[in-house]
Amino acid sequence: MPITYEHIKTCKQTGARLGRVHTPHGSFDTPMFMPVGTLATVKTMSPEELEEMGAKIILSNTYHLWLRPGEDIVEEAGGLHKFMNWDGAILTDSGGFQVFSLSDLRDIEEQGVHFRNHISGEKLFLSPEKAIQIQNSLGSDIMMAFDECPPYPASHDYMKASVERTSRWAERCLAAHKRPEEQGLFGIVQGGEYEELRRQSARDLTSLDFSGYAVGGLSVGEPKDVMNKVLEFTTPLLPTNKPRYLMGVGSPDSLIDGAIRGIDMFDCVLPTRVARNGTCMTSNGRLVVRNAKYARDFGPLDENCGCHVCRNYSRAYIRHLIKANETFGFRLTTYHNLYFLLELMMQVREAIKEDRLGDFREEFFEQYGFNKP
Ligand SMILES: CNc1nc2cc3c(=O)[nH]c(N)nc3c(CCO)c2[nH]1
Ligand SMILES: [Zn+2]
Repeated sequence: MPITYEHIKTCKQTGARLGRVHTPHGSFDTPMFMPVGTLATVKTMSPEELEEMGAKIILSNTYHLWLRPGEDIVEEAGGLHKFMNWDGAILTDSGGFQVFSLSDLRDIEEQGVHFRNHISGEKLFLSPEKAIQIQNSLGSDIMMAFDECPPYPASHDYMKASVERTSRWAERCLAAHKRPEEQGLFGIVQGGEYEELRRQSARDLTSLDFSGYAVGGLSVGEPKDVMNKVLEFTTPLLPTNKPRYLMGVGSPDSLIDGAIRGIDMFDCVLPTRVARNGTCMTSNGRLVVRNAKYARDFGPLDENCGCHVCRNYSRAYIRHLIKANETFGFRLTTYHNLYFLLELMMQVREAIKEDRLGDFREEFFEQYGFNKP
């Protein structure tokens, strides 16, 4: 089994669990956040910097790498780890979500999805078998099943038909997997906000031998209390001896609330995306460093942060770089935001160890300003 999960303990104050995931490219403690490296790079970061900040696993993308440079080139390079010089773990998403979020002319049918390449405009077709073949070529440690992430909101009828097709696609993914002893494959539970459809999806997928399970179909515009409700009735349906991954999440509050509801792995473009417009996550809340009020502020982005950015560069300097559209400014805000979330996950793990994640949530929300009306 290329991917195994070791449960260490469950927090006595919440449903959060401390664990460890073992992959062919290293192990990592959970709950854990995965920086997103869609095009085989976590934008503006070097692999050395990712390693230095404590990143253990990053996410990349079937759809994007198939279109550019092509999975054949990555395979010829010796796989994605070698191609991008990253020897930590890599999880690749399967492409379904990106087809729906990036391209037009989408036509979904039993065989797969017809769509237009968002770069060249040519018509393409992605199927469960093709999505698995691409990920086999990329050589990621964890592959994702090809699924449909329905839009929010979706009717019960649409969602039921979609869940049943995603379950049929999941079986086709397992059958198409060429190297199950080298690469793990996670199933993705769908069903929107409908409890009986989440149950149906989880029943279908946990009856198949996946290495881990993702909760999909969330962080697609639904209110946070809907996401939390869905997690409360979905994560208990997943096996306790395999990793649970909440896709596309997220913000600091959602990471904590997801961990409390039994999630082990998260990914989100938020920290890297907002960094590139000069928004930083700090222990005292969001800080938009491009604001004029920081022009003469020679303090660090976050006085409670130990990262090399906060130890060596001022808000005034970073503001100047961002305003001047200097790449180095984006590198500094990106490094700090990723470090902040990785550090937050470390604090969450410590709180689980000490059975006080509920207390930690209150303290963090108060200081970050999540409780402000
Ligand atoms: C930003 N929100 C988000 N929700 C997601 C939901 C899904 C989903 O349901 N399926 C798949 N395959 N990927 C998803 C992704 C991309 C990875 O972050 C999502 N991303
Ligand atoms: Zn910092």
